[in-house]
Amino acid sequence: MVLPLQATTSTYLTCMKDSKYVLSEHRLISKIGMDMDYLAAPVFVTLALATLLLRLVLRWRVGELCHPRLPPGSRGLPLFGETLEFFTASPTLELLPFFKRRLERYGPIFRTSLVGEDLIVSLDPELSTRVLQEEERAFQIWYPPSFMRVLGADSIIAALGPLHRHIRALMLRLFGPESLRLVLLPDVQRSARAELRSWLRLPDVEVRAATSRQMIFGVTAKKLISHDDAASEGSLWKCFDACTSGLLAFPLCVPGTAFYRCMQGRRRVMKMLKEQLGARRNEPEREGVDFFDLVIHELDKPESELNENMALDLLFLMLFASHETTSIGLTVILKFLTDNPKALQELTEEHENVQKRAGADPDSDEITWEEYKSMKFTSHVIHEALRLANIAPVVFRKTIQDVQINDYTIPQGSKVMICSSAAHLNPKVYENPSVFNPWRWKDILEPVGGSKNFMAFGGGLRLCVGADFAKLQMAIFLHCLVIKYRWEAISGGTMMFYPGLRFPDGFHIKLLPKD
Ligand code: HEM
Repeated sequence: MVLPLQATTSTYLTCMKDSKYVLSEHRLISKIGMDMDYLAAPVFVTLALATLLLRLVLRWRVGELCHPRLPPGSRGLPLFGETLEFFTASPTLELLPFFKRRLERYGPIFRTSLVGEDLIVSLDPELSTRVLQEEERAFQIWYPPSFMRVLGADSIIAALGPLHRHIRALMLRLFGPESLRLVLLPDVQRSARAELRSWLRLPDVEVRAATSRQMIFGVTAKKLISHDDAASEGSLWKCFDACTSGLLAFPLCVPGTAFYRCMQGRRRVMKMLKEQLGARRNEPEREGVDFFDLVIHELDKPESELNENMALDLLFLMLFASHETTSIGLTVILKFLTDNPKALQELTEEHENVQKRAGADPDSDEITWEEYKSMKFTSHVIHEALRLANIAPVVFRKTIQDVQINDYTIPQGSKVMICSSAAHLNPKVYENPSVFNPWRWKDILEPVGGSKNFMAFGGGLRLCVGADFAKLQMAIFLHCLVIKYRWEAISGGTMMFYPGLRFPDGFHIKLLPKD
């Protein structure tokens, strides 16, 4: 930067000596000094600006150059990052093209920028497992601000340490093994039978909406807040339907967008829950009948760590989680079974055997816990469908210390996105990974919690609280379905990943009694 300035000065001096307007040496030097200042300022400013701009562009495109051991990657376009490509729909069961392209270019750990967040992405089963297992040691829960707006700032997602464990323990009073066996198993059977009976009258059943509305959401809403959504024409369900469509949409909150509808849905639900909480707390004497009463009892304890906002966000999340996850799982299973008669036949035989052993009346007799636990092939079908459907396609955390993985350093404070489909579609573990093959689970140990190769329900301290409930609902529904009915696919059934799984045209069937 100094050299051009020196050259300019000597040229200037030569010119000035030849000039007829020769100035005294002193005046000449001060004049040169003045003119040099005059020239140097813009040159310096231009160069400084150019350098700054170059640094900004380089930083944006390739990240901190001075940190050579960061994973490779790109931040894409200013402001947008690589968001548009991430949200591009994909119609195949294979790894999303967004991930596939980067896996080929950078390997399984890379950097990106999505919706204004710089992220380290893990498609690496080792790192993904570490992230889940080292919760609250090297990693800590973090979700993007748009998620937190939908799920609530006081949700369990934001809770840490003893408070998190306390809220989980509270939820497990409803979704733990004891309650599943004694309370939920009979409830789930009753609602599955009633739901299927009601389908017989309909010319066309859209599986996702139909299973979600009454059979799944209806049961949870009753257990949680004694809400009869059928009586209110599914108004609560509709609010959550809007929330679900907006959670993984681009978080632009202006009228007409999915995210805006999602936030409107949340506002309506929270208003309703708040009113109900106020009314219940004002009742002088109330016998505990649902989970809300349990939460209020907890709030009223003098040493309670819960406050009203946490309680409301907790109820919101549980209703939200039960609204779509299990019904999408069931829709995927029915679609796979429709396309795989051999799998349907083996599943049907398993349930007929359960029925024969019990010598029971399919219309009324209850399936016992032991019978439920004996449904091995059903469990394989469920695991295989969850592996391919990737209902929770990504999970987020942040590092709370520098983390060393392979040759990279992930600095403290980095946000990490785990993509479970990379583990679920790993050809080294699952042969022909994008093919529905429930028999493969005969040779693979089904994980009790999460595992390196199966993380549909997450893992570690944050393993899905509703996992066993969701699996129970799916198995019991399948039992009630294949014992008494058959079905014909009418239309739809195309799966799209956005990156969350959707059926854009639904999956429509006609339910028929078995011959
Ligand atoms: C097929 C159905 C379901 C799938 C695939 C699923 C998936 C997941 C996943 C991957 C996580 C971990 C998130 C993370 O680590 O950040 C999670 C957490 C959670 N799930 Fe589920 N879920 C399902 C059903 C349910 C149901 C029915 C409920 C409750 C009604 C539920 C309640 C929760 C809660 C409360 C958490 C947070 C746990 C915590 O932070 O400790 N889920 N779920």
